[in-house]
Amino acid sequence: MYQIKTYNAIAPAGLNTFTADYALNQSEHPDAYLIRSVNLHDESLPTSLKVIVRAGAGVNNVPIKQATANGTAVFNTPGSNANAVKELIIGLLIMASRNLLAATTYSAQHAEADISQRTEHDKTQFNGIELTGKTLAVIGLGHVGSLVANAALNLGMNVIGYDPYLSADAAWNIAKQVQRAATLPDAVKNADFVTVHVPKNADTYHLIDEKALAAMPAGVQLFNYSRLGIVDNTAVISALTTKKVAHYYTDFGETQLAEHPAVTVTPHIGGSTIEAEINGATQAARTIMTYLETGNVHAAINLPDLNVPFNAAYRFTIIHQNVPNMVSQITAKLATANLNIATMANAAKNQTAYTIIDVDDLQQLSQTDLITELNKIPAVIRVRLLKQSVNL
Ligand SMILES: NC(=O)C1=CN([C@@H]2O[C@H](COP(=O)(O)OP(=O)(O)OC[C@H]3O[C@@H](n4cnc5c(N)ncnc54)[C@H](O)[C@@H]3O)[C@@H](O)[C@H]2O)C=CC1
Ligand SMILES: O=C(O)C(=O)COP(=O)(O)O
Repeated sequence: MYQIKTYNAIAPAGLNTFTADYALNQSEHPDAYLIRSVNLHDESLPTSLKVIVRAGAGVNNVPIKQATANGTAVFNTPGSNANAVKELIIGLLIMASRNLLAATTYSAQHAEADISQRTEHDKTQFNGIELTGKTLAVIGLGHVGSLVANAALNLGMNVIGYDPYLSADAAWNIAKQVQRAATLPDAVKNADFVTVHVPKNADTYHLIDEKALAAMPAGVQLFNYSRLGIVDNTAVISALTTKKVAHYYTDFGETQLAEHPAVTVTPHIGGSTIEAEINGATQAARTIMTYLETGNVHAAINLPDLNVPFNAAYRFTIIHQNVPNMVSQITAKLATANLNIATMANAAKNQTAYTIIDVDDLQQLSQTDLITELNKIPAVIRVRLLKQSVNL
């Protein structure tokens, strides 16, 4: 029985994806964590933990280095909540352009019976603009940014995208009418609206800082539905004071933003739709089952892709440091145990490498002894021995 520990609200429909071989929240020694936004940075990861899957996009809440050192694979569920964020951004753009917040607040404050008289007089103060023909800068054109860019085009907006690390796959999803800027200042210089959809990491900390704000036209409206820290909130408050920025919308509140009249804070609801939560949880459960049962890896954060059909009786999966001479040391151990290798694959990502070796017969050797032997190789981080579940 595989043991799963869940954190946060995980959609039951996703949890139901687990087969009868999986138990939820029943063990102190989990094989897998299925999480959303819980901050794992202050926790130590148990040695039993083979995989963490973040149902959603951002993995800044996961201690990736610590997980890798523990031999724990880390995945997210790319794109599972991108449509939810896109729809929210489009909603906010409409809210921003039509003064909806001020207009509905007015109506709530003037609920008296003869309001119809005043309405026709007062409504002029809520005159809006139309999105058609306005310019939107989209910073980060991944799963969320590409959907936002395409939807904004469909509303008749001019869309300028900026993403120096755009993957070839992501590029396929972006309509050709989205103009590509070579630099951040170029992207934002004519923008009526700027929306940021990048991961939080050392490079994106304060990506939108005083300098980036200075490059925007006066009166720009800014959206941060990525993470706290990607926008320098102190710089934004100053820019709001000088009216350089007309309004700031964000999913990530903090004290200095509270009650500022030109700031609208939503409580981290970008991915909070029934559909996105089901998508993320289902994708996460599948990722956990694939990794635990086959060791195959697709799009992990800290391991290379390695996908080998599991047709043999047994499989060794070995996470190790990306240093010379590892494969020969591993195969030497198997040769000493008189094991014949059916299939072998190896790949590396940054400092970490991953080897899969399939064998048809363990020669009645003790599984624990085999794992112990492989673990003796310096630079080996984690060894697993998987058994084919289907009778061959
Ligand atoms: N508010 C919410 O509830 C949600 C927030 N998010 C946040 O949005 C982020 C983006 O989500 P996805 O689009 O799904 O991720 P993604 O990984 O598909 O796309 C991120 C894009 O940002 C680009 N990028 C990275 N560094 C950049 C830089 N310095 N300048 C410009 N572009 C850069 C990457 O090349 C990539 O194309 C997540 O990492 C997460 O922090 C995502 C989903 C929900
Ligand atoms: O997917 C993301 O990066 C999000 O920010 C969504 O977070 P959540 O799963 O709603 O806590």
